[in-house]
Amino acid sequence: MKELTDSYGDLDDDEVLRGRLAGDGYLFFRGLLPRDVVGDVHEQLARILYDSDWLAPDSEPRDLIASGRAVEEGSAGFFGAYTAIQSTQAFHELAVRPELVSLAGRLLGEQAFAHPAHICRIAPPSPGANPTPIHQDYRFIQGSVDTLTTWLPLSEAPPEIGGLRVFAGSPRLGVLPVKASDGPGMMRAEADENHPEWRTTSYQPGDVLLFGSLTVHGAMPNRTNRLRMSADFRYQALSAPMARDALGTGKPHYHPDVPDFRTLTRGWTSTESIEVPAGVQFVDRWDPRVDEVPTPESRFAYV
Ligand SMILES: O=C(O)CCC(=O)C(=O)O
Ligand SMILES: [Fe+2]
Repeated sequence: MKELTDSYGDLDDDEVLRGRLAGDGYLFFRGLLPRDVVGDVHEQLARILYDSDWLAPDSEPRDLIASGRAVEEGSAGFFGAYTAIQSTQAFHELAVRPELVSLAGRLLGEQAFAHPAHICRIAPPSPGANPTPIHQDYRFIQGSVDTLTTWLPLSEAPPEIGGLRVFAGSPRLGVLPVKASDGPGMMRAEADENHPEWRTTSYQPGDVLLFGSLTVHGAMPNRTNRLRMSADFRYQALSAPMARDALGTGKPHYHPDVPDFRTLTRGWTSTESIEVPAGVQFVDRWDPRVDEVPTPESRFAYV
């Protein structure tokens, strides 16, 4: 598979970054976040996984060696450990790091904020667990088509551990039809899995992959004995609409199987990282599986 283009050297050039995002549908920044900040989150989450028996007994937690109890997200046995992860202040604070929020704001051309549904992925070895099928985030996140996703490895992620791959140029395909699928999200976009424009890299903690909501992406199978741990966050312009959840807006990922932030944030020193700014306009959610979804106009001329 082709290598991701590293945009770290162009970090200060909004014009170059916007042009590349419009053309390729993604931007990759090697080492954008301080390694020790990501390392601290890694350590806290590895401890939770160890205490939840998701890691091999007597193994070093930071190695993330999977036990038989590590399960695919959403299945039985998942929510205990995931609730503890979602209660971790440092994990949520990663999402609102200035490197990420200001980058999103510069790309969007106005003030941006992070959706509070900060996602942590703990992908067990395959087979046993299914990798995230290829998809576009727009059907899941809805609201504004220009909502941006960042995907961050929380530990080293060489291709064999099943990190993310993106289909460069795929926003031009518009909103694609979907089929039911196994794996997180349970929908697969109808796109060419073997297209020559699929890209990935050997990810390191501190790296950031950013992409638009029409960019086709998915995970690769985890062929190691370790858990693949990563985070994914969403950013949108303050003036853009945000999709309302069935149970209220600004809820944690996997709520109500995961308790509300009121419970998750007990004992935190600040809840700023999970707040939606005042004045955001909310719109209703539509059925993510409907066949024909018109492609909304984007501020990133995907041409
Ligand atoms: O990490 C994964 O398996 C999926 C991540 C993803 O789909 C995303 O970041 O939007
Ligand atoms: Fe996604």
